[in-house]
Amino acid sequence: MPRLLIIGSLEAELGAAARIAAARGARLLTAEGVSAGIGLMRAQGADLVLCDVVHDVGWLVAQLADERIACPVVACGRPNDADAAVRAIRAGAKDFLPLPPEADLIAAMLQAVAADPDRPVVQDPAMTTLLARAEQVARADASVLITGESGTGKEVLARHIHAASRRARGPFVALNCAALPEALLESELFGHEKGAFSGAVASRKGKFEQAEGGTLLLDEIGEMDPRLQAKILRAIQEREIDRLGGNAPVKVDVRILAATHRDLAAEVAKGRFREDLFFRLAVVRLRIPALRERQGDILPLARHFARRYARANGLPQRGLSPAAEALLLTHAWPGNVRELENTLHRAVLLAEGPAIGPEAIDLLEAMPFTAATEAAPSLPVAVAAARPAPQPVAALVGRRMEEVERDLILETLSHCLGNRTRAAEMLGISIRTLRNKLHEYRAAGVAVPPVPGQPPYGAVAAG
Ligand SMILES: Nc1ncnc2c1ncn2[C@@H]1O[C@H](COP(=O)(O)OP(=O)(O)OP(=O)(O)O)[C@@H](O)[C@H]1O
Repeated sequence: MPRLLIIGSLEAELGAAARIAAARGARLLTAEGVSAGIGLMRAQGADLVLCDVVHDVGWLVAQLADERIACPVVACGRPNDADAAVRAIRAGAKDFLPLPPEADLIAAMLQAVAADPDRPVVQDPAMTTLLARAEQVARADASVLITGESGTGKEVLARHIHAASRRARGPFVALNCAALPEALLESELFGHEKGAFSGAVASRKGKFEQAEGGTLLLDEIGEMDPRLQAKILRAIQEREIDRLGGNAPVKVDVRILAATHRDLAAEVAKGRFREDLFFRLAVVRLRIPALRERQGDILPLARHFARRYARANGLPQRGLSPAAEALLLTHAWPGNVRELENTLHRAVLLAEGPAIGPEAIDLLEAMPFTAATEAAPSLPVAVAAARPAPQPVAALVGRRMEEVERDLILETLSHCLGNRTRAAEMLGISIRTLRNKLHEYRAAGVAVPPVPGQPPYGAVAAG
C-alpha cells in the first residue's frame, strides 16, 4: 500500500486527486505547504510526493536531496501552466500530473511506486510459506512472537506484519529491550510525568503511547527483567498503562509484536520468563530459519543488496559472477542476513570490472557467531563491519560523548573500507581532523582500520 504525501490545498482539484488515490488504496498524508510536507517526510516518510506547482517544487526536491530522503516528487497543476510544469521538471520533479486529475494516470503513478522497497526478499519455500502465514495473521490483532537467530530479519518481518495489517496507517514503533538499563527502559516504555524522577523536566509519552493506533515491536523481549515483564502483561491485559509518576492509567490501543533470539519456552522452564506473559505474547509464533537453513534465499538477497548498495553509493550496477555466487553458497552465514548484507556492501565497494567476482567477497571465515556480532569497536575492517546495526540514540544515554564520537568515527571508517577522504566527507569533518583523531586513538592502543592496500598498524588493544 503506497504512502502518498500531497502538498497543496485539497479544496479544489487536488482534493479529487486525493480521493482517487485513496480509493486506489494509497495511504494519504497531506500538508498545506512545503515546510510542513518536509516535516511529515522526516517524521513518517512516504513513497511518493505530489506537489502543487503553486508551491516551490525546486526547493522541495533540493531539501529532500539535502536530507537524503529518497522519494520521487511529481508536480501537478493546470495543463495551461506550461511554464510551471517545465520549471518543476527542470528542478527535479519526476513527472507532471495535469489537473483536474485522471483516475488512470493516478493509478499508474501509484502502481509505479507500489513495489515496496522494504518488502522482505524471500524465495526459499521455507520463507515464502512463513511470509504467507505472517500476512494471514497480520489482519488479526493478536500478538505475534517472532523468533530467530540474530540478523535473520525479525524486525523486517515485524514491519511487514504491520504494513499488511489494518493498522498500517498507524505508527510502527520498535524498542530494543536489551539496549537500555531497567529504569530507562521503564520510562521509554510507559513514559513519565513531569517531576517523576530527578531530570524529568517535562512529561513524556512512552513507546506504548507513541504506538497508539499502530504496532509496538518489543525486540529482545527475552532480556526484560521480571518486574517490567509484569507491567507489560498488565498493559496487554488491561489495555492501559501507567506513566511513571502518573496518577491515572492511560488507555492504549496498540498491537504488540515481540521478538527474541532466545528459546522463550526454555526461558520459562528455567523460571527466567513469566509463563503468563509468554502465552499472551505467543498467541501466534513465527520462527525465522537461519540463513543456512534457507539456501534458496542467499542469491536473491545477495543480488538485492548488490543493487541497493550500488545505488546508495552512486556506483555502477554489477551482477555477481558465477564464481562469486558459488562462494556465497558455500558459506555458513553465522551472522545471517545481516552478515550477508555487510559482505555485499563491502563487495560493491571493492568490485571492479563488469561483475562482482569472488575476490571482492571477504567472508569472515571461522569467526564464531558471538565474536562476529558483538565485536568491540576497535576491531579491524572485516570484523567491525559485521557489528549489529547502530542502536537508537536513546541507547547511547549513559555513554561518554568522547566514546560515542570514537565509535562513530571508526564505524564510518570501516564502512568506507579505510578510505580517509570518503569517511571525512561522510562525517562532515576535515581530513586533517580525522587524521588527528585516528592518531589519538592509535596512541591509546585502539586498532584503526588501515588505509586500503596498506598493512594494518600493528596496534593492539590497550590493557
Ligand atoms: N528478507 C529480507 N529482505 C531484505 N532485507 C533483509 C531481510 N532479512 C533481513 N534483512 C536485512 O538484514 C538486516 C538484519 O535484519 P533485522 O534487523 O530485521 O534482523 P533481526 O533478526 O531483527 O536482528 P537482531 O536480532 O540482531 O535484532 C537488516 O539490515 C535487514 O534490512
